[in-house]
Amino acid sequence: MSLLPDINELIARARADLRMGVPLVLETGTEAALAISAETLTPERLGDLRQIGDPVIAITARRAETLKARPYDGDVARVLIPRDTDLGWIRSVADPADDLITPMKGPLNSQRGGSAALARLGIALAKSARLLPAVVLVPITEGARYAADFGLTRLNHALAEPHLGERSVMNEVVHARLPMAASEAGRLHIYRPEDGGEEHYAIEIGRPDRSKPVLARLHSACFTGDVMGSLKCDCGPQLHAALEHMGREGAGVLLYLNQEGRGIGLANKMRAYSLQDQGFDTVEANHRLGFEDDERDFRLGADILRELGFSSVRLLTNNPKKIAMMEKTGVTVAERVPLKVGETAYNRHYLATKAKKSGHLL
Ligand SMILES: Nc1nc2c(ncn2[C@@H]2O[C@H](COP(=O)(O)OP(=O)(O)OP(=O)(O)O)[C@@H](O)[C@H]2O)c(=O)[nH]1
Ligand SMILES: [Zn+2]
Repeated sequence: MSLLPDINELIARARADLRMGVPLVLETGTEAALAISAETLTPERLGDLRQIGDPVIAITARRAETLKARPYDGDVARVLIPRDTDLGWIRSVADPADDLITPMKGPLNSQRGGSAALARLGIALAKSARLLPAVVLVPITEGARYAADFGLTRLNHALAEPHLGERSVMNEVVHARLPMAASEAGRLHIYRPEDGGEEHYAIEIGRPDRSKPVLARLHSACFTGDVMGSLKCDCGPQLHAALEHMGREGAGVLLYLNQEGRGIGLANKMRAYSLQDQGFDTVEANHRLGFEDDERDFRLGADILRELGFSSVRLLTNNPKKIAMMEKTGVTVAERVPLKVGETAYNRHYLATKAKKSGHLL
């Protein structure tokens, strides 16, 4: 019956539920749990979860490292929530904002044994919902009954897990002429993924020859830099310099990928900025929040380029990972074109950290 939502549609629903603080029913073949994002959990729902069983908060090993909690599950830790704690305690495990003021939340005890599959699934969903990677879970016995009685989204681990690591098929929705300051011969294409995720944009300049390497830029969204003219990064100047370069040559393609904050979303990026104000660098801040340094998937850039008919690029970048990922996904990088613009007194340390820790070329 095609009217039933498929697994991608259920995942999209689950993302929206987590953002709204609605519980999910997560299941493997043998166990089930209710899962709520630690960020959007309310005191009422925490109270109700406690009526059902003893909840744990699942965090990433990155966050666990900062909190000195044992990640018995490798990349994930399931931290026991003591009975006498309130929502503030749960939030402070999830959110590093007050780490320096109240460094001791523990000792934190992590759950050992049993499967961490549902914890891992919950965290992956929270990341894809651009929330803090922390989820409160309570075991239940009858997943189907909870889902039916309360109208909750029910996700099976074995079905959902492969889709969370995969990038979705992307379809062009529309394209139209867009005269710009950098070039009057602009054209904007909108791509919409089938998994209900973010749309991405391709700005084509001129009519690039598909049989030759095209001057290309994979630009990740940066609201603060691109729109507000933030001095903390080099994104705005890079965006404009790339477009101007393409305008001068009369041909090029710029992909504007909605992977704000290296894939963690704007709210989490601002949390990272607040940590940077406390003295942590851009990489340390991501780790304290529980993220990897870079959560982006550049393969989708290669997918869009191929959709547009390009198989070879002259890539404007200083990031070797973008080059490696393009090549791995079957788009040849015929040349790397450096893009060094926009250094300020505010971003000098940020750029130096990217060079030192993330392998960016100077
Ligand atoms: N998490 C986090 N993201 C940041 C920070 N500063 C900038 N960003 C994001 O980093 C991304 C910048 O990406 P790109 O312009 O593709 O830069 P890049 O990976 O350094 O590669 P090239 O510019 O091609 O050399 C954007 O998504 C920004 O929003 C930060 O301090 N923390
Ligand atoms: Zn930026």
